[in-house]
Amino acid sequence: MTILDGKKVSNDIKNEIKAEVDKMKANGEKVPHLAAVIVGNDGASLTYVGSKVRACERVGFESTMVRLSNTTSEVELLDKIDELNNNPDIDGFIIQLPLPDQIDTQKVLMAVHPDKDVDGFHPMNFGKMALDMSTFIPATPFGILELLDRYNVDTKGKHTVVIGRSHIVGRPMSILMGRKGFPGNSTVTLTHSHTKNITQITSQADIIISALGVPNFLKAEMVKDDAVIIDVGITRVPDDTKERGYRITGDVDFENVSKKASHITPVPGGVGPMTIAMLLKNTLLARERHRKSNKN
Ligand SMILES: Nc1nc(=O)c2c([nH]1)NC[C@@H]1CN(c3ccc(C(=O)N[C@@H](CCC(=O)O)C(=O)O)cc3)C=[N+]21
Repeated sequence: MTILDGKKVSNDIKNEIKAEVDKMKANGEKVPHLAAVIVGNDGASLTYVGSKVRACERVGFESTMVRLSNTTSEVELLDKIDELNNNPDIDGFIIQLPLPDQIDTQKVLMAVHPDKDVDGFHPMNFGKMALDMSTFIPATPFGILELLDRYNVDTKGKHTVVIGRSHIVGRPMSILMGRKGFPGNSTVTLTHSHTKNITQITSQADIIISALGVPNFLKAEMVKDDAVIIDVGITRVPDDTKERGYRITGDVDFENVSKKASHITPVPGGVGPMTIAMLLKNTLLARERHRKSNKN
């Protein structure tokens, strides 16, 4: 059994990115600049955005965190997005999700200029992804592809079962695994809350990608021998033995499923760190594209 070590691979990727940034600096070029907008005080969201800002520092990117109050109106957020779209110093930015109820998420994501949409959430970029055109691939799915690639996991002709159809993980993952090329060329089944007899489906899977957010959902009985297991779940569960009062748990019953799996991602230390590394990769790509188009 092989652990797909997202922590290690994400560090490798960050070192590769840092080497690129060092070259930019040596050439007197502008370094990539990522901005992250966070609306409200959700603890998990603040933690993630904090990790993104730290990751930027680590690779030598500029970063800007924009904090808006929980009562921010949709218009105020759209104004902020307009400002970021028009700021030539910002190469890419993200709007951390989820947003408060008074704000229409889809409308907001459509306001981000596609060239700065390093999350790959704009319909233009999502469409390009589905059509195999060059674009920003959403960071979590991109990270999973990169992990499969770096561990040489064979995906061609395999049956991939994706659990969960969210716009940021399950849906794009189902498209990417079925695309031509590597990692891809899988036969994909996308399962969700209306799927009947899910065990019958997961039991046939060569690769399972679970993005549900239900701790211990995927049990050993649902998995065939030598399956590849990718756990995207990150649920905080209260834990008094931990200094911060909680631990994070994936969708997979790791202890038992790992005994049957050929490859498996841990939580923490699997897909989560990869997400951050690929956001940096997308920001680097955005900078390179802007340099080519603006010559600055
Ligand atoms: N616009 C937007 N883009 C996102 O990419 C986005 C988002 N909104 N909203 C929330 C989800 C979630 N997400 C994670 C990123 C890193 C970890 C991560 O680093 N996890 C660590 C542990 C983190 C901890 O200890 O809490 C790990 O799994 O090892 C997890 C989850 C990005 N998301």
